[in-house]
Amino acid sequence: MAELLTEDQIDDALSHLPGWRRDGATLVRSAELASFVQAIQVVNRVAEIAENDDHHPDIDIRWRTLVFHLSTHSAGGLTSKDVALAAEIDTVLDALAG
Ligand SMILES: C[C@H](O)[C@H](O)[C@H]1CNC2=NC(N)=NC(=O)C2=N1
Repeated sequence: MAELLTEDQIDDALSHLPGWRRDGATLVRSAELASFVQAIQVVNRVAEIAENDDHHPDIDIRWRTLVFHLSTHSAGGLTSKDVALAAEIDTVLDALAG
């Protein structure tokens, strides 16, 4: 099972993840896409990644704005899995923004 990150490790990870903030035991990022359809495309891509990694985000969908909350429920907080998933979500969002 993934180990909980220390406060220093969380701060270091956030310094490499602009766009993400910490809310207690979760990493949070919101993103506004060009349309609702594009937002759902992002959700579908992230769903594939989550299934591959067996690590799943909470996703709030409001028209074309998505809010992702990442936490490792089994560990009760933030682990390297959340940091890795945050970076993968960034890659999906960057691909659509380009
Ligand atoms: C059995 C399986 O590995 C677990 O249920 C996984 C699935 N996806 C998960 N996702 C998240 N975010 N936290 C978990 O603890 C978790 N556990």
